[in-house]
Amino acid sequence: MQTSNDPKIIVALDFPSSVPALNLADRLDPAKCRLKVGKELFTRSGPQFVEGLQKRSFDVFLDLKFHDIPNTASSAVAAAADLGVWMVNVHASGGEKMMLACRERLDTFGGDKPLLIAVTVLTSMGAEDLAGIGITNSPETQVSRLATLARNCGLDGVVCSAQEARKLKTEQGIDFKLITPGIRPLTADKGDQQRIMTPSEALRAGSDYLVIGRPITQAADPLAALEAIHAEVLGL
Ligand SMILES: O=c1ccn([C@@H]2O[C@H](COP(=O)(O)O)[C@@H](O)[C@H]2O)c(=O)[nH]1
Repeated sequence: MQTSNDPKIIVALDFPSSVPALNLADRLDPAKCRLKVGKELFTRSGPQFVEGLQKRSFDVFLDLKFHDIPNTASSAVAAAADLGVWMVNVHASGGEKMMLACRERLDTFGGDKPLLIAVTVLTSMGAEDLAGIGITNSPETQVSRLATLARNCGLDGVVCSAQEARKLKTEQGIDFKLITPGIRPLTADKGDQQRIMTPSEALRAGSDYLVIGRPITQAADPLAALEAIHAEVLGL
């Protein structure tokens, strides 16, 4: 399930249908990047689309952010494991029982199972957004709290912003994986993201994998945009 050279960039295939998504995938090299399938594309194109990417030798991060009662969430991650994806995620705010159930269910798959990752605080959210849903912690504090809960439940890592990466590597240890969206090269639009960092800053801070969507997919030349990011991070 995991390629040996461990590409750090995960391209978010946020497209309205499989046609433009495959057009881009067919120009990408699975030795240089992984691919993320999220809610829009999965809802439109489903498991067959994921299988098509895997047949092209891509590792797939199935970013469906399951958040449900333990029985439902754990059955959903089992379905993701059956599909053969490289990584799957749940919301840490689904709580301890939900994450433990997901861990337990995935462990029945033995060695070749997806990485199980918990979403902490969405990178589009800042302190005011958290206050709006009744959370008075800063994003940084809330991310640490949910990351600790996820690690205690045996999860493999978290989705967080790169702004929290340095602190989390100290708190949770080097092996706890940090998957960071909200990556913006200096010239890229921030869009709806709030907690952002450049690719090189993110890797320096301790991100294990950079999730990058629009700065690549909406670029006039997506391949050139990806190459520029590779060049930036290779210069580290
Ligand atoms: O906290 C989160 C969790 C997931 N995402 C997803 O990552 C990509 C980011 O895309 P950009 O176009 O680079 O902003 C997108 O698919 C989100 O659903 C996130 O941004 N933040």
